[in-house]
Amino acid sequence: ATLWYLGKFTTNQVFPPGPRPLPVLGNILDLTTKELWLRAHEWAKQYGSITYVHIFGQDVLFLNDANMAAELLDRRGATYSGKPRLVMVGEMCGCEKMIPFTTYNDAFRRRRKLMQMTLGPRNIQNYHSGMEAETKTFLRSIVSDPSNYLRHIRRYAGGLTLSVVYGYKALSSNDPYLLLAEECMTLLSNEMAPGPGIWPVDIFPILRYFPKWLPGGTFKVKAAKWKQRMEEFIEKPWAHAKASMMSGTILPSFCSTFLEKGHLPPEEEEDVKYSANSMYAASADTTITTISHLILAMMYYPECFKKAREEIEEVVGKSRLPNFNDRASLPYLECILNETWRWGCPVPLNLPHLVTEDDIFQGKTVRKGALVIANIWAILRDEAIYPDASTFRPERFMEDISPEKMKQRDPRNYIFGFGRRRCPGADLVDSSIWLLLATMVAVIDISKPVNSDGTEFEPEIEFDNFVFRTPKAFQFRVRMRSNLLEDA
Ligand code: HEM
Repeated sequence: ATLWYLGKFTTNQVFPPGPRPLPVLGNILDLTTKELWLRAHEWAKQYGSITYVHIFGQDVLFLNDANMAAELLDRRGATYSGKPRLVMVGEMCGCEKMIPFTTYNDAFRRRRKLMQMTLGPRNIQNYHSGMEAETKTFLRSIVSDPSNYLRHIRRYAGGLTLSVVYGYKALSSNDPYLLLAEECMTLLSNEMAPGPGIWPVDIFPILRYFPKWLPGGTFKVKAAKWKQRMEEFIEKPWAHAKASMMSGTILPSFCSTFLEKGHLPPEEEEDVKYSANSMYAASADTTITTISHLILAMMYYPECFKKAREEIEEVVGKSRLPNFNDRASLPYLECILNETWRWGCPVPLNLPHLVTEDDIFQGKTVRKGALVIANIWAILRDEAIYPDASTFRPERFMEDISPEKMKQRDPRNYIFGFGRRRCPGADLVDSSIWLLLATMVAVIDISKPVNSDGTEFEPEIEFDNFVFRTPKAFQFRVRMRSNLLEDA
């Protein structure tokens, strides 16, 4: 192993700059399991647009500015769109066909096409009524039972995706498909892929063939148990979609678009089934994180939300809820959404891409097999694009700057990832979150929590997820300000 390691680093290759590694271990001690994006941002300030680290010889590149991410992940996308092999999570626990874990091959390309076809901007209006229904259910629940707000957000995110993807309407938080998804997503985030999600078997795949009774072999027992649940997560909602197509009860959705063609050839059936499951899986944590950011922003910046409410009252009035036809007439609300996407930054270090061919960039070596991480956090706090970047300031999106600069400021260029792997749910979620924000601003107030003596206190906000910037459950106060949801 030592010879192999030395071989990797005794060439004339010139790597981009980065923190000094230890022999063999590399930069493992430079990583943190909490808010790694803060450390990566420090590196960005020190090393510039690209930072190189390695962990046990695995090259990792952090791309710290928008131009660098566009150059490598968009323009050189043919080489920068692969995915690492994940033996434990992918092969042993049954997640290898989930699109975020799938490498860049023919099946991947076919499945992306299916998703883009049904989730593109022209199809989003098919899902508007589902979004309206889920928004109202969510707001009624959060007001009546705020301490369980995370549960209500999960119900919102899962319910919306079940209807958009599988054409199925969940009737309560105890819906079996919602519960199954929640269990599997918790397994995936907390058990299978905790922290960086790397298991010893990912580094030494031979361990997979060692007997499970050997010391350390319990991962095989766990993997077999988890795989069974993940298979149910893939198969059960799909079987239900097929049955409801036969009985004519399926709602217009991703699955119905394909099932209404009749019998699907096996390859297409697999494509639809795995694309559906991937969307269901990929939408959960991201949506939960974003809605938590909306609540935090409303709590910390009441003056901005007051302005947005006044805009809604002027344009929409007080006798109905805002709807999608109002969107173009609510420019300040749009600025709030932009700023919440930017300030919240739901997936700060994107999902890793893998380089599939050796490359040279600005005279520096990028080796085949390197992991490339877009440092979205650093981009969204880049003073050259967002002056006074640490402040929550929706007005930055109304400034009198050139159209090119304003286009560059749009956080949607970054928060949904890049190039051939950019999030296929971006248009869908930008609409659903807009409606949720507009309705929240119109009907509820959110403020800081109070002690038993009625004095406000600062809630504790902690981010401990390795991938998503999800705040742990926090306290806040919520109040219904309107009766528009009563008979809606
Ligand atoms: C708040 C909401 C969301 C955010 C911030 C978000 C963000 C992201 C990001 C950063 C990626 C990685 C892109 C890359 O590798 O360059 C991604 C991938 C993905 N997202 Fe989203 N997402 C959201 C919601 C959704 C929804 C609602 C769906 C489906 C309905 C979805 C489906 C996917 C899928 C399938 C992938 C994998 C794409 C691939 O690897 O090719 N996402 N998302």
